[in-house]
Amino acid sequence: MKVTVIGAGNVGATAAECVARKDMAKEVVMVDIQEGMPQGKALDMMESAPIHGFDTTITGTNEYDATEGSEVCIITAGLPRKPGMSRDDLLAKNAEIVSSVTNQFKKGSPNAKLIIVSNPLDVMTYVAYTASEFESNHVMGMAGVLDTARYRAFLSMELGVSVRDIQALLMGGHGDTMVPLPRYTTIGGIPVTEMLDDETIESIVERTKGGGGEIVNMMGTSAWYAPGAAAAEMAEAIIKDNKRVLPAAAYCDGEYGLNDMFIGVPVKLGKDGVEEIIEVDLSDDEQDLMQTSADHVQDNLDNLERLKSEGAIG
Ligand SMILES: NC(=O)c1ccc[n+]([C@@H]2O[C@H](COP(=O)([O-])OP(=O)(O)OC[C@H]3O[C@@H](n4cnc5c(N)ncnc54)[C@H](O)[C@@H]3O)[C@@H](O)[C@H]2O)c1
Ligand SMILES: O=C(O)C[C@H](O)C(=O)O
Repeated sequence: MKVTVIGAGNVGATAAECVARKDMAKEVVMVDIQEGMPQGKALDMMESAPIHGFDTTITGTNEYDATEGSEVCIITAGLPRKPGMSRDDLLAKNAEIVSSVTNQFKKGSPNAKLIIVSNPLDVMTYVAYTASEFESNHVMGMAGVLDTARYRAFLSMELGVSVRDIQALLMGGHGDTMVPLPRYTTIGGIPVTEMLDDETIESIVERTKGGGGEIVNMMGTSAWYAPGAAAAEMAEAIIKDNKRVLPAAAYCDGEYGLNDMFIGVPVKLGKDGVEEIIEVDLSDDEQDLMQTSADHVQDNLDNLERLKSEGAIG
C-alpha cells in the first residue's frame, strides 16, 4: 500500500506523519514544489520511526515518478488563508494548483482514491474530479471529519466528558454555511438535547462553523493538526476497507435533491472509496440549511466557470 501526499506543508506533512504513525501503509510519498523541503521532512520523520515504532517508509520528492501505483492520494497543495480572508478567496489560485497536481499524479495511479484538502474544499474536490477523470466515488473532499471533530471537541469541553463517547453528524459545504446536526448528536447514546440546553448547543454550533477562522485569527494561517489527522483517518478507512461511516464531500447525483456537486454528506468509506452516500431524514429546517449551503457551493462553482471563461484560470 502506498499513500501519496501532495503538498508537504503544514497539513500535508501532518497527514503524512499520521499515516505513518498508524502503520497503515508500507510507503508514504510526499511531493512538493519546494526543493529540499519534502526530502528534509521525510528524513526527519524517518528518524522519528524508532521512537514512534512504525515501519512505514517515508520519502520526499519534487517529481511524480515515486508516486506511481498509489492506493490513496491526499491533495493539500495550495495556499492557506490569512486573517481577513475567506476560503473562497483562494479559489482562482488553488484551482490552478489542484488541477495541475492532479494531472501530474493521475497517469501513474489511475486507480487511486483522491482525498482533497485544499480550499475552498467542495469546489477544489470538483476541480480534482474533472482533472482526474476518475470515477466520482474515487474522489472525495476532507472537511466533515475535521468539522465534526471540532464540534465533538467543543461538546466534550462543555460537558466534561470523553470525546470518545460523542458521536455527531455535520453536513453541507466546508464554510460558514456548514450544517452541524444536534438532532443526530449523541453522548454515549444519549441525545445531546437531553444534556445541554438549546442556547448552549447553539453557541457550540456557531463556534464550530467559525472553527477554522478562530484558528486563522490566532495564528495568521490555518490549522493543520486536526486537518492532517482527519485526512489520515479517511485514508485509513479506504486502505483497511473498514466501511467507516464518516462525513465527506462526495459527488451528489440526486442525493439530498442535489446534482453535479461535491458537498458534505454521510458516506460509507471503504476500498472502493465512497461506497455509499447515506441519506438521512432531514427536517424542513435542516433541509433549508442544507440547501443554503449547497447554493453557496454552487455560487463558487459558477465563479470557477466564469474565471475559466474569462481566461483568468486554465
Ligand atoms: N479541508 C480542510 O478542512 C482544510 C483544513 C486545513 C487546511 N486546508 C487547506 O489546505 C491547503 C494547505 O494548507 P497548509 O496549511 O498545509 O498550507 P502550507 O502553505 O503550509 O502548505 C501548502 C504546500 O503546498 C505546496 N504547493 C503549492 N503549489 C504546489 C504544487 N503545484 N505542487 C506541489 N506542492 C505545491 C507549497 O509549497 C506548500 O508546501 C490550503 O488550501 C488550506 O486552506 C483545508
Ligand atoms: O479555515 C481554514 O482556512 C482552513 C480549514 O478549512 C479549516 O477549517 O481549518
